[in-house]
Amino acid sequence: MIVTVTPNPSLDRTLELPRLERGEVARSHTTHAHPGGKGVNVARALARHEHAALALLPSGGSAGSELAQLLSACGVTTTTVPSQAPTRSNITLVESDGTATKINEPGPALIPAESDALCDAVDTALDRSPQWLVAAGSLPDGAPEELYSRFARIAAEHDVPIALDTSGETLRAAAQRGGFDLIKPNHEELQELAGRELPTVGEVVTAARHIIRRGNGVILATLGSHGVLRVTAEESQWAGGAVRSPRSTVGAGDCALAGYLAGDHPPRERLRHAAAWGRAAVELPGTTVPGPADVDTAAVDVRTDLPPTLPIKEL
Ligand SMILES: O=P(O)(O)OC[C@@]1(O)O[C@H](CO)[C@@H](O)[C@@H]1O
Repeated sequence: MIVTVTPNPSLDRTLELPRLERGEVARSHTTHAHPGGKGVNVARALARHEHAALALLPSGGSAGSELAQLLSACGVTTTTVPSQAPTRSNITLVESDGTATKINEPGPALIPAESDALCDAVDTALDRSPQWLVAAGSLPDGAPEELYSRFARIAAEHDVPIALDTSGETLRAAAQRGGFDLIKPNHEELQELAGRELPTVGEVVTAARHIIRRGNGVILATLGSHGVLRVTAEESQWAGGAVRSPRSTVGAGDCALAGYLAGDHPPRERLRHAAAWGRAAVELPGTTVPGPADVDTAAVDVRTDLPPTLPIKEL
């Protein structure tokens, strides 16, 4: 089993429309509602592959109830921590050429008692000795800045490895404190952390090793349409494959992380699964997560011999 914790979940609403004109009325022809938030998506992708997943999240108001119902319909076991304020809804507008505009609400503030209840829920869930704890997404207002490091300490006490996927200052602070067995930044997040552009493979690897030296394990850098790079202190490997018809990139990184963590494969095969699950997610609408029939591991190339000077955009 894999446990995920998402302090700022969302009800993800996707509206498909022909074209978006700023300042004009746009009419959507298709809409989707999915349970969202990065850890929630990891749990959904695992459940679609019949991998046991337990999702921990705060939930408030009617959006929170709808989110919990949708999650249980996906086969995800859920533990919710009641929150006073209603769960957020995040909107994605997808134009017919595939351009997606995403609008994320900040999310309801977590009061200290709710953050503590989430930590207690993590502690209880880890008594079940899962294979991983995945801590993912932004932190809502009011959540302590070091919440992810608290989760890392609880995971260490239970001897459960922890994977982190977050962004901005939350990522910087957590990465600097160390204690994460895996961190999954995307290219932009890694550049923001490094404080400069990282246009080549060598520069991405160097930035990833900088994070590792702070006391973290593997860096799984998702590079959008340019594949996934796995970096440890000693080695780096890349996997990727062309996407036939992109529909929505929302949640593709979460699916890549789920693909990496699922199953009991050697690192090279984990990486292949990460790239295959991420690529499959991009070919599905909204935050739909791929199932086994969508994932084509044979279409993914894995390489260990990438020249450091190779530009990421050529991958
Ligand atoms: O605002 P955050 O927490 O950074 O990201 C939330 C979110 O954009 O991430 C998922 C895709 O990765 C979506 O399901 C969700 O709406």
